[in-house]
Amino acid sequence: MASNFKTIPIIDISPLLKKRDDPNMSEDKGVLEVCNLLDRACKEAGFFYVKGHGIPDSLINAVKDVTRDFFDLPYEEKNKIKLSAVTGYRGYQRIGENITLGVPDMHEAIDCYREVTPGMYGALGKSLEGSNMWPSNPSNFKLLMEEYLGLLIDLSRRIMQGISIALSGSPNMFEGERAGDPFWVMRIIGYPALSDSTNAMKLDNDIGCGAHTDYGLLTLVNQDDDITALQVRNRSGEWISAVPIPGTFVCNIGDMLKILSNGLYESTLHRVINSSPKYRVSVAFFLEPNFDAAIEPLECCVQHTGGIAKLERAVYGEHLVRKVLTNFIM
Ligand SMILES: N=C(N)NCCCC[C@H](N)C(=O)O
Ligand SMILES: O=C(O)CCC(=O)C(=O)O
Ligand SMILES: [Fe+2]
Repeated sequence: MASNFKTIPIIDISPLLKKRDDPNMSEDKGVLEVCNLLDRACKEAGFFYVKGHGIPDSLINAVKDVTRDFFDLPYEEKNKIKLSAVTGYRGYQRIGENITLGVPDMHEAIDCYREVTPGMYGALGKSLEGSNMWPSNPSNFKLLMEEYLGLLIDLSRRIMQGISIALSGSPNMFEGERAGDPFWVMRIIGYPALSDSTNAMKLDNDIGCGAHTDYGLLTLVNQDDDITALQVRNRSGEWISAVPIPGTFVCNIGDMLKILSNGLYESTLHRVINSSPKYRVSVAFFLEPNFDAAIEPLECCVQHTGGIAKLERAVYGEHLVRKVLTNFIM
């Protein structure tokens, strides 16, 4: 359960990455220090910043630049890759199309998912079958995003190794049938400035993305510098801002890791309000379990939390599909 945190910790994960391929990594002092910090952050806030992650600033910034360039295009151009049930819920959604708690979100986005081929997960994966829709403009968009995706899949799995050591002492808890062949999601998002409501594009409300938890294991958000908009809820209900720190990712725990940890780690509520006069972009990457994984509290976590499994088993793909189908009315 989240505490009354007032700030979100910053964790330098470079000691963890340095020992990435060392079979005895979980005995390394530097690694254990990082795991301790991860453990504390996951218990207290469910949110932390990572630095020392090895992803070049130039790539982090280029990803935001092409995102801004894409959302700057006319609506007709963006809508060439329109999201629908037929595209497996991949592609572009206009402002107000995504819904949180029944209220339209004041953001536009491109949603991407790991490819699901026909029949791959049977009935479970049917609604998400498809491959990603990339815009042809900006011309380097797809290449850049795919390079970025490859690096973030690897990075997020390394952070999960640290979390695995924190929970169980072994780096391999999320290998095999839990998350050895992980699903992933990426949302490329733009939040109009509040002042836009005086222009042609009248905003219905000021909530860029309503309060929600993320669905999977671990989220890594690459957010715009200079605009404070992401807010995280602490136990007493205060909204704590995740102020941008250039060169870092904002990381947070998803629903599946909450279950696996038997509630030791929280999938913390968060929301986005862009009250600045500038358009805000962010790119959120979500590492998820195997699509067909049945997720239940890990034995070691049950032991640490009084010996009783407090959270119910969930099939990850069912959880995701249920969410996606209620995020859009179509
Ligand atoms: N894949 C993830 N985590 N997407 C997060 C989007 C949150 C908003 C969504 N309308 C909702 O209500 O969940
Ligand atoms: O834009 C952000 O900073 C966060 C977005 C988010 O929470 C999400 O897409 O799940
Ligand atoms: Fe989120």
